Amino acid sequence: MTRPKLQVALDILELHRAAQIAREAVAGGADWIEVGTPLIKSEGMAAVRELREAFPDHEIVADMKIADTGTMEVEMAARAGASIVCVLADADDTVIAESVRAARLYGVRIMADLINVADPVRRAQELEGLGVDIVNAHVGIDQQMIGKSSVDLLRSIAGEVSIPLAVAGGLDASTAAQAVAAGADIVIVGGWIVKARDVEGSAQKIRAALDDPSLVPPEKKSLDEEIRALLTAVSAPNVTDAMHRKGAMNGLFPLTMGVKAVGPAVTVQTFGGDWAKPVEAIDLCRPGDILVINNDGRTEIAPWGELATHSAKNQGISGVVIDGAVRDVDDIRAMKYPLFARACVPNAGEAKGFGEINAEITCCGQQVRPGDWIIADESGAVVIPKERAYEVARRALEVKKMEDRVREEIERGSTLAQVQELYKWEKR
Ligand SMILES: O=C(CO)[C@H](O)[C@H](O)COP(=O)(O)O
Repeated sequence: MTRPKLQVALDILELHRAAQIAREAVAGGADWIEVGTPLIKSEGMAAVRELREAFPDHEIVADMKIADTGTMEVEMAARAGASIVCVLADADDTVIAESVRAARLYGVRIMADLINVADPVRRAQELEGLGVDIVNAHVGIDQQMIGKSSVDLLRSIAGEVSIPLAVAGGLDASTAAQAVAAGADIVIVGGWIVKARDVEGSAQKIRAALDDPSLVPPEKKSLDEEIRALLTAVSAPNVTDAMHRKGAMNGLFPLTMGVKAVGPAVTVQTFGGDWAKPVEAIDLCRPGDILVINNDGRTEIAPWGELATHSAKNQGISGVVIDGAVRDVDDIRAMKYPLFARACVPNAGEAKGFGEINAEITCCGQQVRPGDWIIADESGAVVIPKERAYEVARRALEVKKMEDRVREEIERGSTLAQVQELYKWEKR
């Protein structure tokens, strides 16, 4: 078997960052350099030209995602220096045939991207018949966020065509290894390399996984475990960024610094500091849950204190969020327990038992249903609707990775405005 190629996808907007990121990826073992669709949309063929100049001996892949005017677009990319040009597999056969003809004339290859194709096996075989050189089992970035797997797509077409197979879509070292085991000849990695703080190191990890897939054990986690692992790796600000700035609870402060809570919500509505329902709810929580309490918006009477915190901690509850007041602050701080509230007062209410457990509540301006995911850290708490928890957690990780790389570039001497080309991208 020939050594699988590693194609790094430069899915960024700023051309001034592209060559440096590519250099680091190549130093880490990337063979092919993809001028990603966002970069092409942002900078056009100038991006292809610049990368060809910087890398005269590498395959330069122009991810044009051609849907029409095959000849014109293939010519444009080939003249700019691309050696492989990407078309959408879903494009009409006339577009594919024209792209292939133009590619032959310019001595470049055509890679067809199976994104969104209804019958990938049949289409891959048709593409091979039309003269396409490589088919790419690609699950798009937005589709990845809802859990679609490019490796599953690859498995479905492996052995069905005899042209080389590429795979793309959210791959990391573990899934890249699975892709090689499933028959990938070209493994395309974008975010996991180009958004990494250490681009070279990340590329090296992928390269090692491609060279010996057996070294990387496949990860087996339940959906909830995956959501928890993803949210544990990111911050509350990353999550609200991933939700288009939505989901943040207003007015909370963390009782203890340096702690963080992640978990599905158990909700409690109580009234006037009545602490019976909040305390009873502790017994219903599973380890890892977060108790979210609405004290009817009242901050002059506390439904929660130190003994309840002890009980919650023993139960393995990840944290407590209170739209209202808390007391025994010194003791809770000494426990280093993740508790978030709107006020501290010394007085509790009575345990009369008014209220409800696991009803939909409002907490600090946000609707919270039982099972919605909460992430709370020193910046505050964010609620994530349960149906979107995996997607939002995945998107939050993308936000974090992007920030990690931007931080690295700032540390190397750039400014935030420069890295992100803020003046250029101001809204007109
Ligand atoms: O073509 C693409 C998006 O349309 C990407 O280049 C491809 O999905 C690889 O990037 P990532 O590893 O971040 O998914």
